[in-house]
Amino acid sequence: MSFRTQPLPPARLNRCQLFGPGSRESLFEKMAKSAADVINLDLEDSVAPADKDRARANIIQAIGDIDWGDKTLSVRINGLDTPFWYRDVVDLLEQAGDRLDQIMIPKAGNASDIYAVDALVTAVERAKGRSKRINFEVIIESAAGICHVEEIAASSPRMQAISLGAADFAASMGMATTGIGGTQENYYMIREGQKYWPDPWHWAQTAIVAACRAHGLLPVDGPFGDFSDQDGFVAQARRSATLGMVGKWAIHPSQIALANEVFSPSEAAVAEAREILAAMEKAKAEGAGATVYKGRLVDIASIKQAEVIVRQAELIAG
Ligand SMILES: CC(=O)SCCNC(=O)CCNC(=O)[C@H](O)C(C)(C)COP(=O)(O)OP(=O)(O)OC[C@H]1O[C@@H](n2cnc3c(N)ncnc32)[C@H](O)[C@@H]1OP(=O)(O)O
Ligand SMILES: O=CC(=O)O
Ligand SMILES: [Mg+2]
Repeated sequence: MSFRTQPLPPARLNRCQLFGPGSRESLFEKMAKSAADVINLDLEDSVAPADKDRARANIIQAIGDIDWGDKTLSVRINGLDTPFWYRDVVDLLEQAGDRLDQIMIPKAGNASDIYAVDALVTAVERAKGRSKRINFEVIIESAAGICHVEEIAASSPRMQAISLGAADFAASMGMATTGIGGTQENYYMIREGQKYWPDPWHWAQTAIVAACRAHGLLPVDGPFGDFSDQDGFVAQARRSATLGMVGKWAIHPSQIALANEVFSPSEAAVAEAREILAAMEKAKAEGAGATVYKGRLVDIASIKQAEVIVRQAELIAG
């Protein structure tokens, strides 16, 4: 273990991030009333180029007008390879109210991309006297982004979260699929005549989890496009949770409850985690570093594993 202790991520819920196009303002109230922990109002790929100005104005208005409750409120700006992004940042920071919590930066390729947005955000915050610091979340969704994920995670004190964007990631990597997340029909192994479908997103997810954990950020799984496939969504979300991700996007309201369920530890899991902590307290009192719980080894590392689950349960309980 390095002498530097691993930083904890922001202590807030991020089980589900609900997206909605900035050009469909009729969705905003429904988004605010939803059970999602994070709202992502989109200026990027769900908004046609001709609608960018209108979507920006809608979002600025809605940030002030709508009661967003205790949700984390985020706006996805356009990518740095477009002519739109600087206007997104300037108008949002000059005109939107203090309720805005985060800016989501898509298609980040390296730390300099985040530096550029940070410089602009910092200048506008100072010029307008905005006292609440805007945080950043970033989407890794390109070959460059995954190659530089660690430097991106470390790029700014504003950084709070990183998501995997499966659609753009697949395109950038030249993957032979038009599916957004989930099992890919042609990505299979064969053993004794039986097909088995491994997870093509696994390595990118683990790279994001490692970068986030090393720098105290929240790792998040991105979109699952086929919102009619609830079992597929749940399977993808469960794999992500098992790998250490804290939540998943919803691109349709039908996915919100599924994400909340997967990324909330069950009562049984919390009870077991508490029992492990109690067993280790007893072991410690007896001078032991390891003991047996339900026929299996638990030791000092088990305390940290159990604490992950208990911490999440406590966040949910408020
Ligand atoms: C690859 C990426 O970048 S993903 C991120 C960017 N993409 C997005 O933001 C897309 C977000 N999702 C959407 O735009 C829409 O959900 C669509 C286009 C997929 C489907 O829209 P619809 O055809 O209207 O969906 P549908 O008819 O099933 O909607 C059912 C209800 O949910 C509402 N609804 C649909 N989408 C949303 C949403 N994102 N948030 C809140 N409510 C929603 C509808 O208004 C409708 O409400 P009603 O029952 O009161 O009439
Ligand atoms: O922006 C998200 C993606 O999957 O692409
Ligand atoms: Mg994308």
